[in-house]
Amino acid sequence: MAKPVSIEVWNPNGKYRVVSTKPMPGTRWINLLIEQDCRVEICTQKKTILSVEDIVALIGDKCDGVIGQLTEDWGETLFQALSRAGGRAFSNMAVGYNNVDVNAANKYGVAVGNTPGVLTETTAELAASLSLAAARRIVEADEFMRAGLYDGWLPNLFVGNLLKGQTVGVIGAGRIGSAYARMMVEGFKMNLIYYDLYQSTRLEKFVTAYGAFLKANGEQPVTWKRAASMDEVLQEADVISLHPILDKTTYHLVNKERLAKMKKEAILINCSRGPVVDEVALVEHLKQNPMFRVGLDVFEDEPYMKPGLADMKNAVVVPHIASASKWTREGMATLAALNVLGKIKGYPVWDDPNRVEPFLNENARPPAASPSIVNAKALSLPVSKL
Ligand SMILES: NC(=O)C1=CN([C@@H]2O[C@H](COP(=O)(O)OP(=O)(O)OC[C@H]3O[C@@H](n4cnc5c(N)ncnc54)[C@H](O)[C@@H]3O)[C@@H](O)[C@H]2O)C=CC1
Ligand SMILES: O=C(O)C(=O)CO
Repeated sequence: MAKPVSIEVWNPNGKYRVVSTKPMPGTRWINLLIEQDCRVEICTQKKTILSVEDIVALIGDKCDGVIGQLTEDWGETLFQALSRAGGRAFSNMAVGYNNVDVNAANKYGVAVGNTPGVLTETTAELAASLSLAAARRIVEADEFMRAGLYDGWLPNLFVGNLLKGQTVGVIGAGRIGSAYARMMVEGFKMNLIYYDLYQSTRLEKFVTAYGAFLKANGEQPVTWKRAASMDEVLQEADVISLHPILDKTTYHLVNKERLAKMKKEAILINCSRGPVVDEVALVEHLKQNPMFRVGLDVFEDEPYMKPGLADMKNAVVVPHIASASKWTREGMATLAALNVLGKIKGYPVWDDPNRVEPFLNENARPPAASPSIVNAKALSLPVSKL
């Protein structure tokens, strides 16, 4: 028998019961739900990661929709429980949905939402921050200052890498990977090499045009190359940032053999999902190659780090905060709530998940649609032509 969970209730007489497994930033998402006759229940349990059992208890006997988090295991048990409670709507408050078994959701006819776009630039900015922190050894230098070890300028003190003119490698040049590439190319005049299953024509056009602009102004132009293989990126790039989705094809994409292909002084950034990198192999590589650096926002067994990682001076580690700006997190909450609301109200699915701005305008009513439902096709949900 699951333990009772603590909840905060908004609009107790609302017709539709929507549960959020966590308090989320802002109030717009709550207001949008209660304006449409939803009773909103927010789990306030002081426990970071809820178990499946906790969430089954939250769902209870009658539940129309759930907004959940990437830390939760949304599989057969939860979709069955939600379906039994009459619910047909779930949304992750995240763009990544590797924690969700979409086939199980399809089986129970539950729509699965995610939150693309609103976090693209924020996540790319954190990847860029980690790239700089690793290249210029900012965390090591900060610790040195605070320890009272600085006794004067020295020619060899915390010498790092200059980014300008070097090559940035992007693996997974989708929304976030492309935004990161643009930042590094435009901001630091790096050349680009990328690997993706699909061609990123917009990104290529951007680098071509920026290169032409630099040339016209008497500066060294930047260049781009679409690599035929991931290994080509690993061998050629000085800074490599990982931005693919996590699935069977990207699990341990960066392993011992691939780490060995990278330059000895390369920088590896991971703001995608921890299991994209074999973290045990990474710790060993960091030990063997002190000039190799990493910037990690995500870890294989979150919230834990593999043994030895925390001791590595050539690693910058932050706790999965890449999308953590106020505007973005409030926007993610809004998109997640609107995904669930749209399904409850029988609205169609928005036709372009790469263009969700109309849902984020606080001064206007959002479109009557679910912004992003990943299994819309499998469930034959109508698509909006608004
Ligand atoms: N650290 C954090 O807080 C955040 C992490 N993320 C992660 O970033 C991921 C990417 O997000 P978006 O850019 O919005 O998604 P997206 O779908 O626009 O981009 C993913 C790209 O990866 C490519 N890809 C898929 N399999 C690949 C493979 N085997 N090799 C190379 N490329 C491959 C796809 O073709 C696509 O272009 C999310 O799925 C999520 O896991 C997203 C937001 C915040
Ligand atoms: O959105 C995601 O996928 C995250 O990891 C958190 O923003």
